[in-house]
Amino acid sequence: MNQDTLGFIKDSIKSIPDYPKAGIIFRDVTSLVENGPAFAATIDLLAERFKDAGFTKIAGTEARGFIFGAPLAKALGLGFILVRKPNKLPRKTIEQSYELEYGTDTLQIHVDAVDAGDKVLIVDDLLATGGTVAATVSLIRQLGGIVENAAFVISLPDLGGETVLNNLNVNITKLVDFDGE
Ligand SMILES: O=P(O)(O)OC[C@H]1O[C@H](OP(=O)(O)OP(=O)(O)O)[C@H](O)[C@@H]1O
Ligand SMILES: Nc1ncnc2[nH]cnc12
Repeated sequence: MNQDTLGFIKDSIKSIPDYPKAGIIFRDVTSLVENGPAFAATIDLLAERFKDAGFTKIAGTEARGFIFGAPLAKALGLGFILVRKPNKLPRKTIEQSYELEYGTDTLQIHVDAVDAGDKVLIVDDLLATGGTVAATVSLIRQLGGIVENAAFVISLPDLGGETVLNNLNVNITKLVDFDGE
């Protein structure tokens, strides 16, 4: 990937110390999305990376995964699966609870959103501990989907999520790293 473009994307992400709790540096993707050229470059890079990869669906996790997953699905001509926080999806769901950097939460998916054998790419804004994406992998696999890849705009490698995904046999695509900066 083009290093100038990746640097431009990284520079558009603001870092907020002690949010939402003391000791957390919040990597704020809203400043990237508010920057039109940076947002477009992000989606274009992901679309170029995955255009011939043979996925049948994209899945994104509420809320920030929707921001990147839905336009990527549109760019690739694929359907988009919404993995949501509890009590937001109207049809029959399954759910999975998980821990993240600053709390615990639960995710749900419609049981009919995945067809057996679907090759699903998971998209989220950021990989930290990996709890969110591990729950999403579990939900899709429980429904018979094949998950071998996940894509993130940001990774925080110090928090261990990359190891979690390696242990689940999921390949990682990431645009920007923040290592203890
Ligand atoms: O790798 P993890 O430790 O699981 O952390 C990463 C997740 O945390 C953030 O979502 P958050 O749960 O804050 O929800 P939001 O997207 O609704 O803001 C982020 O958008 C990822 O989904
Ligand atoms: N440090 C962080 N910045 C932004 N989003 C996050 N989600 C989990 N950890 C985060």
